[in-house]
Amino acid sequence: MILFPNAKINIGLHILNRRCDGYHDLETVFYPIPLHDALEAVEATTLNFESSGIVIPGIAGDNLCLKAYKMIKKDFDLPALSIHLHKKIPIGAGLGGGSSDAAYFIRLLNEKFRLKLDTAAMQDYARKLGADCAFFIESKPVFAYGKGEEFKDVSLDLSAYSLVLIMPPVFVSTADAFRGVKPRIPETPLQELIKLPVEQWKEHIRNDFEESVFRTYPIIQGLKNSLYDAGALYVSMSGSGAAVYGVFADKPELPLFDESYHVFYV
Ligand SMILES: C[C@@](CO)(OP(=O)(O)O)[C@H](O)COP(=O)(O)OP(=O)(O)OC[C@H]1O[C@@H](n2ccc(N)nc2=O)[C@H](O)[C@@H]1O
Ligand SMILES: Nc1ncnc2c1ncn2[C@@H]1O[C@H](COP(=O)(O)OP(=O)(O)O)[C@@H](O)[C@H]1O
Repeated sequence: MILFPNAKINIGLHILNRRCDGYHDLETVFYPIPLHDALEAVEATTLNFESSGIVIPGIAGDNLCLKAYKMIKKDFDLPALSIHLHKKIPIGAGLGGGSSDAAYFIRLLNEKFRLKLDTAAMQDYARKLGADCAFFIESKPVFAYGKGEEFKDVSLDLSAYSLVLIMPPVFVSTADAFRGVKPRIPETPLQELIKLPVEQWKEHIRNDFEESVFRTYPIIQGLKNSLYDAGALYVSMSGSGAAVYGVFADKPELPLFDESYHVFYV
């Protein structure tokens, strides 16, 4: 069986406070985008994991797909699998690629072995693997709160716009990015701001990671500026970075980026 885990962008991100468990309460809108990895599993005599495409930092044994398999195997009688992940979603990007792979692996196991897990049960498993992992069980636009693993429906459809996503040659660690931010309660909750027309987002919707991440990596700020120069209605870094997206009324004429930048029209 083969599934195609998708990426997400964050539209607005407020970091509200630091919790006793070291995590942060936040509010954000997760919006799925059609940029995908490919994840395949077939029955085998021994458990095996390999990947192709973008090189994943760290050791293969720590891959979130294997963590998902081992977690579900504690509760269900699963056979050994040969797992192949083709990686296209940039890493250290704020696009949730690793979390998406893990969530889709839970979905794959559920479907392939008829585990009869409903959405809520799969989300409970996913939450154990990462704060934004549960989002990818349904992968529909949501307002997320708590650690980023509690959801409310949000009515948001950007299909009339042209979305451009650019990954600069920088890797931002999510844990490091949190260390750079001073939490604060916003004047207006994101759940209200997201109802504004896209043309007004520039003035009102912010990502709290940008200030400190831009200070450390000024090229991300430069990238944001160049998308506004190209006529974007709204530009933001996604999550803790480093990817930046622009929302345009029509497909834009972009400046030429160095080949170390990866540009996706999504
Ligand atoms: C903060 C977001 C916003 O989208 O960043 P991105 O990963 O997308 O950039 C995500 O929710 C991240 O989700 P995820 O990447 O699954 O986070 P985890 O693996 O659970 O946590 C990585 C590290 O980030 C910090 N962390 C994460 C989430 C949170 N609400 N508070 C935190 O302080 C913790 O230091 C944790 O050790
Ligand atoms: N399947 C996976 N894909 C990408 N990264 C993974 C995966 N499994 C584990 N990781 C680890 O997760 C980290 C980045 O995760 P990712 O979700 O891509 O980050 P971000 O959401 O910030 O872009 C990397 O350090 C990587 O080693």
